Amino acid sequence: MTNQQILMHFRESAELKMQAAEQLADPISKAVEIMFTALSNGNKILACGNGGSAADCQHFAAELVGRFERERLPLPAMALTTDSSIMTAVGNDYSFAEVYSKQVQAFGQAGDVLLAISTSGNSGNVVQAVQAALEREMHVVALTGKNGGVIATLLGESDVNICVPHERTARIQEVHLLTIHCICDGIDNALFGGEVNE
Ligand SMILES: O=C(CO)[C@@H](O)[C@H](O)[C@H](O)[C@H](O)COP(=O)(O)O
Ligand SMILES: [Zn+2]
Repeated sequence: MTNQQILMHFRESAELKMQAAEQLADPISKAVEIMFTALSNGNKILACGNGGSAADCQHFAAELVGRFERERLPLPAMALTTDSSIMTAVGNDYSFAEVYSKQVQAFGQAGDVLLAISTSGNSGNVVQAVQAALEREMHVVALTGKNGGVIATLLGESDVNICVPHERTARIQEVHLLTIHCICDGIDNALFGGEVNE
């Protein structure tokens, strides 16, 4: 690989981040508000996604249960991507499309939040998890890309779709991770008495 090609990746990623910032600021603030309200009410956050997005779910849960940048009490967030027995049992006995929705039905309660991550917005198991969450009167914070896919069509007023305006999965994922860090900082600001909409 040439330095030129590497430079192209860095430039495309940096340009997308700058371009997306204005478009995503409002939905990111809304996501912080939804999550902070849920946590303040004693509710929890469940997260699901595939591949790189599964890693993002775990990254997010680690920052809430452990910490982000400031010392604080552990916050209840759980990645639904990590229990290989549940994943293989549900995948084998039912279908891979149900590996997350079954867990949402098992753990989700009204007022909880589902963080649903899919760059296409079309992964069947994430779509079904969103449907299961909405049936349980949970809120959904979706991290998507492209045109938001099926997930974008399912959400209502009390949910939010943070849709990265790009077609390339890797680039969308890079903005998802930045968004996750913004959300963590927003939750910490709200906890430490700052404005949610600063
Ligand atoms: O990380 C990557 C590609 O950058 C892959 O692992 C990617 O996450 C997987 O192909 C996923 O299955 C894509 O699903 P989705 O984002 O469309 O829901
Ligand atoms: Zn990736």
